[in-house]
Amino acid sequence: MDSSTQNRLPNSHHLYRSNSSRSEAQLSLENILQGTTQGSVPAHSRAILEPSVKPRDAKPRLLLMGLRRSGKSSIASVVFHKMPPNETLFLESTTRIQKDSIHSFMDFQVWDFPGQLEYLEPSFDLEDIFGSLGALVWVIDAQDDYLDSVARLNRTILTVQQYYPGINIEVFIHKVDALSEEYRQDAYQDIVQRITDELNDCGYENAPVHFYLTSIYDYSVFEAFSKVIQKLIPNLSTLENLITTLGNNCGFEKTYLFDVLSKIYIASDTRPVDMASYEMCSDYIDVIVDISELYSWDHPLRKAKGDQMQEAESHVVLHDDTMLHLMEMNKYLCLVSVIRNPEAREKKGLIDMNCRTFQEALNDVFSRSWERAEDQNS
Ligand SMILES: Nc1nc2c(ncn2[C@@H]2O[C@H](COP(=O)(O)OP(=O)(O)OP(=O)(O)O)[C@@H](O)[C@H]2O)c(=O)[nH]1
Repeated sequence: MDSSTQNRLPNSHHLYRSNSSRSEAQLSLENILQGTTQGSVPAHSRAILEPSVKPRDAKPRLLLMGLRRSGKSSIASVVFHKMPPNETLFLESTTRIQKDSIHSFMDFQVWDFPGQLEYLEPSFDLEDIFGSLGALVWVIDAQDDYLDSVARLNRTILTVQQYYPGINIEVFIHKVDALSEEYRQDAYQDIVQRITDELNDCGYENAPVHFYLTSIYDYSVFEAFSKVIQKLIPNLSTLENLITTLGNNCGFEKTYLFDVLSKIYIASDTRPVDMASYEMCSDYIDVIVDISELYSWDHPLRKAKGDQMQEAESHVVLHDDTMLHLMEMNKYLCLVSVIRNPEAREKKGLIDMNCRTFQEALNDVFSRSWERAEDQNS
């Protein structure tokens, strides 16, 4: 494997931090344990809930729900806390709603619900739970008997959509690592069928429900979370168009814009995503993070938006002549591209120049949305 890392790499130190320094890291996670929210709105008044008036600083919220031991805390820990999958074996059952504030390229919250919580009981305030909802992620343990979970999900959707129509429901058919390919597909078809049939029967057609096969033991859960988060990004189509234009001009086969610490990709070009290229790019970030931590220096000028300091950049050519190219975009994001076209590989100057132009456009897009958010909050 021929590898070269350009001399600007040391600047990347801040971008690629270790878990141990994550307390002050870009993707700092405030792990706040809070009690369950109890009845500030009486049950009878729920029927006349005004359209959700969100507090100005409300951040989009991802709710992780499902039956006990379905794998909710494991997903949150692996994706947002870098916990090795094997260590989730020792996670204790969640007893109270666990709220994480994620500060990254955009701020959002992840709420991990205890499986046994009866949130549809009248004593719970639906507005408190579903009010500033970005997405409801429902986790089904595919290794277990899933009928109860499917029934409860249907009940939840039918209740919630009356007050919050159009809510995104993301169903993770989880723990599929131990299932044969055939069983996986059967379980998938069966679950999709049961949910859509039930919702259709109740008159809720074309419900915004999406299904993913996931496991914490491979990249599928990151891929699924990428899709979930992407729906919360207001400028997604602009980003996708910019990445597609960049890819066309540079001859990239596939390009991902990654959140460095979670390794969720927040946007990609419009060509189909293939897991192999996603895994390769994700692994390459790990390599650069490790090298940066070992040899780089603390750069005081790093920032989240606006004009950036000189970016970290690196490329590597693999045994099959595939080139991976990585460039730091800002404090939180980096762009990783797969290049297979031999002519495109030779044009490093063009790649650098176009990536830098993309970086400016990207930071412009993000600065504007941040400024808009700040204006709204002031
Ligand atoms: N094989 C496999 N096991 C998993 C996967 N995800 C989670 N688990 C295991 O499932 C068990 C339960 O996981 P938790 O994350 O604690 O489940 P939970 O839904 O948060 O449970 P409660 O807090 O009780 O609601 C743990 O032993 C995990 O290691 C997966 O993708 N594959």
